[in-house]
Amino acid sequence: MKIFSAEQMRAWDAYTIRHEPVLSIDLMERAAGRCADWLLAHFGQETGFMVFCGMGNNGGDGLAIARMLLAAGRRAGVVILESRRQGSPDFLENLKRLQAASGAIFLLAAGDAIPDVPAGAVVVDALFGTGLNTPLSGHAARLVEHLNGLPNTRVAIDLPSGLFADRSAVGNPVLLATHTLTFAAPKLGLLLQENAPFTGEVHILDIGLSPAFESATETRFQLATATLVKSRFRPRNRFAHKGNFGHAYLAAGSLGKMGAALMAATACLRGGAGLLSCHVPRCGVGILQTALPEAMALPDPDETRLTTLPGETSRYNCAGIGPGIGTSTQTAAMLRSCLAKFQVPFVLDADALNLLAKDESLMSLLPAGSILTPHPKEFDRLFGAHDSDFDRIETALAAAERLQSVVLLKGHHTFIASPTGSGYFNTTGNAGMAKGGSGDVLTGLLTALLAQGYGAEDAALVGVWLHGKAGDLAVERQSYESLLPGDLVARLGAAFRQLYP
Ligand SMILES: NC(=O)C1=CN([C@@H]2O[C@H](COP(=O)(O)OP(=O)(O)OC[C@H]3O[C@@H](n4cnc5c(N)ncnc54)[C@H](OP(=O)(O)O)[C@@H]3O)[C@@H](O)[C@H]2O)[C@@H](O)CC1
Ligand SMILES: [K+]
Repeated sequence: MKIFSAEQMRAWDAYTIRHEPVLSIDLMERAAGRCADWLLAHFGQETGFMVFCGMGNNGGDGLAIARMLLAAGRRAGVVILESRRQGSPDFLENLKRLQAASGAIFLLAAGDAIPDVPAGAVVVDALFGTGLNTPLSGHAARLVEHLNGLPNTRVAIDLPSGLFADRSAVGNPVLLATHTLTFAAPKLGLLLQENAPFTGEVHILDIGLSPAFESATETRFQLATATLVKSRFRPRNRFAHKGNFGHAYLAAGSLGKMGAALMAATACLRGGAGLLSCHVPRCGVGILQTALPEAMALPDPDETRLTTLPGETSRYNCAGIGPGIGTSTQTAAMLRSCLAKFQVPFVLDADALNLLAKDESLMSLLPAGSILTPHPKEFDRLFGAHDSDFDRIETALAAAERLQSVVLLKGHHTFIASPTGSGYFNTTGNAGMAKGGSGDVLTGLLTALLAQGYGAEDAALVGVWLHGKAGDLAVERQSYESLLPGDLVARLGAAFRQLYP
């Protein structure tokens, strides 16, 4: 699913009006109708609503929604935040229609006291949408901050007011929505980690905008939906043998961190690698061979950490390095010889990324077609400090192109920067997965997909989706609190099945 900018949304809106054809006011009626239906379906008969409207088209939506809620027999009050200018034409038309339907309207000018919101009423935020051009200030900012302080549920129309579709709003006043009902397509601002506190649950409402425009319009960013991921998934040939699924090399673990190695190794085998050789320090050999007899062990000469590359490197067709390896100088040297000797795609995670951050010259050794999987802190260590996630995704795309590799920025919606210049946001996963070990499982899974011959972009899309889906399936039997990375591995099979044709 494509992610549209505010400008593309305006063009899509205008194209639909011209070509359907439909009057702009009727398109607004359709959009408001979808929101009203959603609100009526989600909140019981006893729930009242307070709709806060600006004077642009977002406010026009709000007025139409209020009229529809009243027509459905619900209690709905309307507060209009006065602006310097006259309202937009569709706002003014909806104002007339609401007045004709005897809706109660309160005009809020600068300096006025904000009307009380009844306990239990749902706040509908139709103040500003994609037309916001500067950070909120003055009485608009005060209103948003006041609404944020109330215990009421808040539903934002199109965007939480104060949020920009395409640039950062860090530090600005923004409405904290419980739900966001956004029109037709996701907006970039709704997907970035920094905005997760503001968007609440995001729901994309189909308002019947032109499908022709949608398919003809190029976008830089896409959502990695199940449909997209299925198109990249490669079902197995029934007559295949283990040699068809690659031989993965996994360097993981150190004294006290053998759990990370085990989680990655198990995920690698559950992810479908034909063979797995796991390079571990001596102290980890017994642990690995006992807990995961399916994996072969490559014991390092050192007891507690990885120091020396195994002699034979030609038998592996991909390498995963990082989980639990630490950042000692011996391990850094081992990583350097790995990068220099293995001519295969790599998955680098955790301490391997920290080692890369400490020594920039390692980055130039990275073979094309590899995958880096930093979380935001590791990302900033690698690529420098960033003020916002909008900046991070630009850096990720530039780095992906420079390295001809995938840069995967972990987060609420993990971002996959492809060397082709495309950016994808993952759609699976949940807060229960925020636990040590989750990343090790992803490393193992991505390594498995590279072993099976997936290119880096497809491996990242399929791997990140499966990882999140396994988490979503696991949480049905657990809770967000109790979920363990091992539960993700246990549900990987069920997640794979969802991709079967
Ligand atoms: N796309 C679609 O298909 C459809 C889109 N629809 C809806 O249209 C919405 C976009 O509407 P929009 O373009 O009228 O902009 P909107 O968000 O209402 O804001 C503009 C108003 O805010 C004001 N304003 C701006 N910044 C400000 C600030 N910092 N502080 C204070 N004021 C500020 C600005 O004033 P001005 O800058 O002109 O003085 C103007 O009055 C979109 O989000 C969706 O809800 C649906 O109806 C149908 C289908
Ligand atoms: K809004």
